[in-house]
Amino acid sequence: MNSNDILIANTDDLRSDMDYLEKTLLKGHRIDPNLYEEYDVKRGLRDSTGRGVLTGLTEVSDVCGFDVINGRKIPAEGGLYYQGINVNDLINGLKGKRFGFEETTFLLLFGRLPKKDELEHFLKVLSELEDLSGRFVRDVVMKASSSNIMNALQRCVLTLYTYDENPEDISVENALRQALELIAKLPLIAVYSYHAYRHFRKDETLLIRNPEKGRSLAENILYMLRPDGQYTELEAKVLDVALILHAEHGGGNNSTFTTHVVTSSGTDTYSAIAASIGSLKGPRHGGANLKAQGMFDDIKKSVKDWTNEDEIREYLRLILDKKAFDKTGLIYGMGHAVYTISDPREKILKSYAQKLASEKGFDDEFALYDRVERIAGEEIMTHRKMLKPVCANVDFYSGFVYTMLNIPEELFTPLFAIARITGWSAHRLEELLNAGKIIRPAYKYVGQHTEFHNRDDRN
Ligand SMILES: CC(=O)SCCNC(=O)CCNC(=O)[C@H](O)C(C)(C)COP(=O)(O)OP(=O)(O)OC[C@H]1O[C@@H](n2cnc3c(N)ncnc32)[C@H](O)[C@@H]1OP(=O)(O)O
Ligand SMILES: O=C([O-])CC(=O)C(=O)O
Repeated sequence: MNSNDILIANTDDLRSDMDYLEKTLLKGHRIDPNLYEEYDVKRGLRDSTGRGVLTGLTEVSDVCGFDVINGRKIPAEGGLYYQGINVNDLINGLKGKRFGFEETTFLLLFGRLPKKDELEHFLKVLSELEDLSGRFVRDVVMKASSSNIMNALQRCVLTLYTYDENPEDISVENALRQALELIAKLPLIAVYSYHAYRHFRKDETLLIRNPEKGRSLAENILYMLRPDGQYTELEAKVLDVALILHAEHGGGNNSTFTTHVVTSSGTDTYSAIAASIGSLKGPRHGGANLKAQGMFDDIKKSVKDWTNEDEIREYLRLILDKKAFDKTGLIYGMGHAVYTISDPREKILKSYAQKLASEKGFDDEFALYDRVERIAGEEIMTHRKMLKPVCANVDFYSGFVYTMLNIPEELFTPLFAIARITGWSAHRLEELLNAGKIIRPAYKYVGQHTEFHNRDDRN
């Protein structure tokens, strides 16, 4: 894209008008921080102990980060249950099997694991629904390519509305059909959008390969992405595991809660899913996998001796003091709203990261990640004066794993979306089936009512 393509004109007059508007904006809109306490505002929808305000019920999954003993919250090892099944058992039970993510999708949507013949039929359904018409690829995916593939996903999902003969029908039957279509199509949209970006923005050869029937969703991603279409069994297995681990995380996480909020207004599936993709893109949520990758690139450059724990600690303190990396004060891949001692998904991904690292010659990098994980937890707690433990989350090792699978970083967060759309869909269906009330929390007005002045009388 050259500068002529940018829509906003950049004249001196406009710049000075914009400066004025920015200054005007900055004069208002500051709310006295003490008022939040005075009115007991549940900021971030949390109570005073940091626990999420109870806003719904779900059977889709259970996220456990602490025990409650005599009414007190005690930090505990993390647990995650999909439709009642411990995710560790799910991963172990699917060891050596293909189509783990597809099986998990069935479990999350329909409430139980599929029997053998049910899985076969389900795979056939997904494979039939994954087709994207040539017209859609040409007119939507290839046009106005975006450097941010999450943005491309949102645009494509919204445009699928116009390719749907029945977009507005929110009956459970139609919403299920739309959910399955989106689950099946999203991998193609993500990979093709990435290829469009490489071709139109980086002048590289355009590659569009149809998915192949009989391959799993994880296998097809690698097959469509790589110029030679080749991958090893371990690579496909690791990607399948990563997709399972990212598929669902309760109703309260930011993107799934977005699904609930938007669904509760009675709007269509495409609007709800596009909104959730927008939420997941944020660096404090799913976008953290990309940020963690950038942060590690920075650490690798800035820390001279990767084995020197003091040097690592010093650098992490600079991050927390907003003096290094993106200057937000956040160490990405660390911390969680629910988990305390551990995130069960991180442990699984870490074990695969170690395996891949020793196969692909990344042992030094793995050891660095391991050190940063330990030291960062200690430093965040000290720096933020926190009493509860801070653990690494699912995003800590995922980017590292994807890098070892030769997956480009533009696709890190889209892979999260390809997996989490399953959870969003299960929650949308749950919201529709249980005819939830429109979600509408309160905001207290803390400004002042003032008199209207005629235009000529304003100063
Ligand atoms: C898929 C996912 O969404 S997993 C999360 C991915 N996100 C990240 O990895 C980004 C880094 N982590 C974070 O920003 C946070 O830990 C979150 C957003 C995940 C959770 O935030 P919260 O629920 O507010 O966590 P918690 O209540 O434990 O935080 C307490 C304090 O510690 C700070 N803190 C928590 N994690 C971190 C971190 N990784 N780096 C620096 N400070 C942190 C918080 O900013 C918060 O300070 P505040 O009260 O002044 O806002
Ligand atoms: O639950 C949360 O707050 C964040 C999330 O989606 C996850 O960890 O997968």
